[in-house]
Amino acid sequence: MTDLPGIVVTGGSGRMGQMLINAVKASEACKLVGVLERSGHDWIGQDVGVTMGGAAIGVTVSDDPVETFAKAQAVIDFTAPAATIGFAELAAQARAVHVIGTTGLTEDDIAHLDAAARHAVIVRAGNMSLGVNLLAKLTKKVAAALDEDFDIEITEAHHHHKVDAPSGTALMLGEAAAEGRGVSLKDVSDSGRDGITGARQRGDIGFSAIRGGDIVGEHDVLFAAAGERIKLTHIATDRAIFARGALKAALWGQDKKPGSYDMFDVLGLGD
Ligand SMILES: NC(=O)c1ccc[n+]([C@@H]2O[C@H](COP(=O)([O-])OP(=O)(O)OC[C@H]3O[C@@H](n4cnc5c(N)ncnc54)[C@H](O)[C@@H]3O)[C@@H](O)[C@H]2O)c1
Ligand SMILES: O=C(O)C1=N[C@H](C(=O)O)CCC1
Repeated sequence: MTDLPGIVVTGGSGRMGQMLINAVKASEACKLVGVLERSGHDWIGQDVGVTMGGAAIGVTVSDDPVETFAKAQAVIDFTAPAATIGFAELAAQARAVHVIGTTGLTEDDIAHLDAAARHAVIVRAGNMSLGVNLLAKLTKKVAAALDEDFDIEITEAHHHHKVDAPSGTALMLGEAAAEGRGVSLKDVSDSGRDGITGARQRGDIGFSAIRGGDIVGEHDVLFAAAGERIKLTHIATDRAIFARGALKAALWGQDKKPGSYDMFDVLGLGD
């Protein structure tokens, strides 16, 4: 029992943090050894079982990543970009696998993560669910089969608390479509249309975002041509799908060499 991999969950009070804590507690393959929250949060210093409305479980919520990561074989991190960048260096120092679900990362942020991955295993994906990772592979295949007569438009919908757009998932799907077409997403991405935008450029990959209510996450990839349309869709109805994927990644990463990995690696979804 005691030699099961120890997992630390960052952002423990968050929507995903609570999902992850429950997933780790329910797993027979690992144990919860720490929970982190930001300094000043009212959960700090309390037993996480109690803050989540149940009995004490002997894990105190901390705001000290150095001390908390020292106990971990893996850190599962669904927080915010600035927090994730700091955690990457500290998780590498602690030799812990860093599973990153945080979205809204800039190119510069990703360069920092790549630097940390020279010394540590980092698994990062804008969406950790099996369904979306499979959808990304399908998107790549369909995009490769069709030419630019088919306009590609990606639509995403999320709850009203979400702070970043396009979603990490939409960007993953955009990357997959661009890869299928043999182009760089940077060169063809068209997001945030508003006003007199001019006509759509042939070959562009468009993004639109909806924010409302408690939508967990919905993504469509539309291939629209004259006379016909194809739509690939994923609908998430339960955040447990993301937590399940993240936990799988944390365990998968235990015997891997330092490097940057994604959920295609974890799930064995090659080309
Ligand atoms: N990759 C995926 O599969 C996936 C799935 C769902 C959500 N997400 C992403 O995960 C992130 C979190 O989403 P959420 O809905 O849980 O958000 P949330 O706002 O409910 O939770 C974020 C938590 O992180 C905490 N936090 C922020 N800075 C911190 C710090 N420095 N130290 C410790 N804790 C800190 C906050 O206090 C909060 O509790 C977002 O970027 C979201 O897009 C990814
Ligand atoms: O709730 C969120 O925030 C989600 N974020 C990820 C994204 O940006 O794609 C995954 C879906 C839920």
